[in-house]
Amino acid sequence: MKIAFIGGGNMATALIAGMAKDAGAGVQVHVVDRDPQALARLAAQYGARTAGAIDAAVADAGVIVLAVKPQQMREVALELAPHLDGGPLVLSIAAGIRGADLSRWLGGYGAIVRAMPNTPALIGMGMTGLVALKGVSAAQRAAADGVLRAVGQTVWLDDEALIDPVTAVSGSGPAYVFYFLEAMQAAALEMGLSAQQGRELALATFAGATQLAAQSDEPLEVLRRRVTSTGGTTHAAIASMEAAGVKAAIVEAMKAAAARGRALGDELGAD
Ligand SMILES: NC(=O)C1=CN([C@@H]2O[C@H](COP(=O)(O)OP(=O)(O)OC[C@H]3O[C@@H](n4cnc5c(N)ncnc54)[C@H](OP(=O)(O)O)[C@@H]3O)[C@@H](O)[C@H]2O)C=CC1
Ligand SMILES: O=C(O)[C@@H]1CCC=N1
Repeated sequence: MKIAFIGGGNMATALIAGMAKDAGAGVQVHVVDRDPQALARLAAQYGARTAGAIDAAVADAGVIVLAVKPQQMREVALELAPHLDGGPLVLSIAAGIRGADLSRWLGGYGAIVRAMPNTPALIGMGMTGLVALKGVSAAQRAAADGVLRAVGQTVWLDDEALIDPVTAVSGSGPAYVFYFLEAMQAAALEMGLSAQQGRELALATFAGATQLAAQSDEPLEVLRRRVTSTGGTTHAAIASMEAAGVKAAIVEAMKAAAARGRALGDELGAD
């Protein structure tokens, strides 16, 4: 299968790298970007074919991944519209941009899947939420699933409105995890450990705790309480976080992410 990416930035690179690691995927990757250095990197590291503008190789692809910023999507879609005679699946990974607006910019094209991947795709541990528009065939749906499964797990949604919450949880989620790790490393440093020790301790703790949770059927709260001895150290930490409203702040932050996705759709879809 031939996949064309329009936009070869952070997320496209994570997907291309993840697919390159999956030898069974057997995909031929073509990337269009206006940055020659980004293209040279993708060609050298992953054997991608590259171009500076939408060309015949894009028109030839079975799947076209739109991986530019939401603010660049309308311009790219208008440019792509005359190249869809082959009936490819258009797979948009842009936050916020609604299927109906994309379809309109593509001249009424219907074979569109919206996907929200995340950067752990780079190491084959991505999580992607997907939703298909009505014009998508079963084979195209399977193709979209295959592309994203090559770099991790997939979850299909039957309501496009849920892609904004998915963006808030798993699309943006790696940044929250890095933020929490940064805080743990900073605390370790303040308490006398080295930056390297703080990083190792925090990373191993995250990996161990998430694997423990993934392999358990118990509620997360039960797992947390098992660490929290009465009158002990964890209790002191959790009480401090509760007093500071950390959990409520995280919930509000994630609602802000979903609201930003909806606002991007409103603002950018109006054209
Ligand atoms: N980063 C992430 O974790 C995730 C991102 N996404 C979505 O992925 C999309 C891309 O994000 P990200 O990779 O971070 O963004 P980047 O800015 O890293 O990548 C976009 C790339 O597309 C290029 N580009 C812009 N316009 C054109 C054009 N007309 N033709 C060809 N190339 C073009 C940009 O060039 P230039 O820099 O010159 O503008 C840039 O290199 C966004 O819509 C985002 O919502 C989804 C899930 C997670
Ligand atoms: O921050 C963003 O808008 C994109 C979408 C999800 C992750 N990065």
